[in-house]
Amino acid sequence: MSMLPFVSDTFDPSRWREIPGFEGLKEVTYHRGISRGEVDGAPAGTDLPVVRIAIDRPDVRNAFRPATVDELFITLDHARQSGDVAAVILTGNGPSPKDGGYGFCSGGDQRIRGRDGYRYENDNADFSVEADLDQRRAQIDAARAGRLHILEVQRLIRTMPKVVIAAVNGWAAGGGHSLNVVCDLSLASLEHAKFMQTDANVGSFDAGYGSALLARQCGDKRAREIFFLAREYDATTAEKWGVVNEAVPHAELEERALDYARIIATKSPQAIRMLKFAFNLADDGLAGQQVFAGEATRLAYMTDEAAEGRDAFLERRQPDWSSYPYYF
Ligand SMILES: CC(C)(COP(=O)(O)OP(=O)(O)OC[C@H]1O[C@@H](n2cnc3c(N)ncnc32)[C@H](O)[C@@H]1OP(=O)(O)O)[C@@H](O)C(=O)NCCC(=O)NCCSC(=O)c1cc(O)c2ccccc2c1O
Repeated sequence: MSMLPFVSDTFDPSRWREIPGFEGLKEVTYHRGISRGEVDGAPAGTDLPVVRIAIDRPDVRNAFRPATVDELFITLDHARQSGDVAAVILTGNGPSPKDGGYGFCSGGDQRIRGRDGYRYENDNADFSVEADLDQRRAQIDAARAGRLHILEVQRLIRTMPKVVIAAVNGWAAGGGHSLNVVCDLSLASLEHAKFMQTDANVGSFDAGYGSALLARQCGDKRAREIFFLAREYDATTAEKWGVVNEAVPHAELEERALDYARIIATKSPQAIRMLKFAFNLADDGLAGQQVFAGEATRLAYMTDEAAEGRDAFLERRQPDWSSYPYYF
């Protein structure tokens, strides 16, 4: 029997284990998929090539603050550097113990938004509306500037050589809407997923992936409608518009995400990596070319021809390319 504490109503504790070294996470949960035996095609308890990363602030619909973004980044980067991980499931824990509402992510925490971005806060800071402005300013760690580093998380999701699957279990609003956009694949809860691009309501604008990539996914007019009108839409509509791949019953959300991950893990890691970067290449300009080209260089390094170049240098001789034709 599993000893894992309650994580989320879509989280099946028999399918996950905690990851050593990440016990100190406060705003995010991080788990490694494990086999249940024959049904998963591997001995029970062994690792599966999938991890689950979830924002764990359900009482605010999983709004992120700088500490949340830091934890998202380090867990995603750990997944990126884990050679036996093929896919990442990104979701939000829930429901809220306060009101039973569901959040995938409601974007930046507006309570700690300063004039230069989202501010780190001291543990005991009083950020209530009633708090005196000077008092609130003093409670902010002045050594650290306001942050917009969810954009770094977006870039990591975009450029990591793994498939990131959004499991949208509740509200995807503002910067949370954009997080879904930047994931490679998306599933949404039929009962609880709701989408609303609220950026313009609060004087913000994701003028990068959150808008431009959205237009790629659902078409230019629709993307403008989503941003300019900021109207709520549901999982079925999100599927129809191409903002998610599938709308599925809430109880099956993570199971379906695990199924996607399982299928991805049957494919060639190299092919998946090259395809992901190929999908990004044109839209990401020179940065996209650089990421794709890096993998092309890795493939080249695996050839005898490239090894000859290296060996000739180390052996202080002219390279002999005669075995390597000019393919056409
Ligand atoms: C998400 C909602 C539509 C949900 O509505 P619902 O009615 O279900 O729930 P409540 O509104 O009652 O919320 C419950 C509880 O959570 C608190 N909360 C929700 N969202 C946030 C939030 N983002 N920040 C702080 N707190 C939040 C809410 O106050 C309630 O608390 P109680 O104490 O009263 O229980 C609705 O909540 C909603 O519209 N939320 C705001 C969505 C939003 O505007 N997000 C910010 C958009 S801007 C952004 O995210 C952003 C961040 C960046 O870092 C960027 C960086 C660079 C470029 C752009 C960026 C960017 O746009």
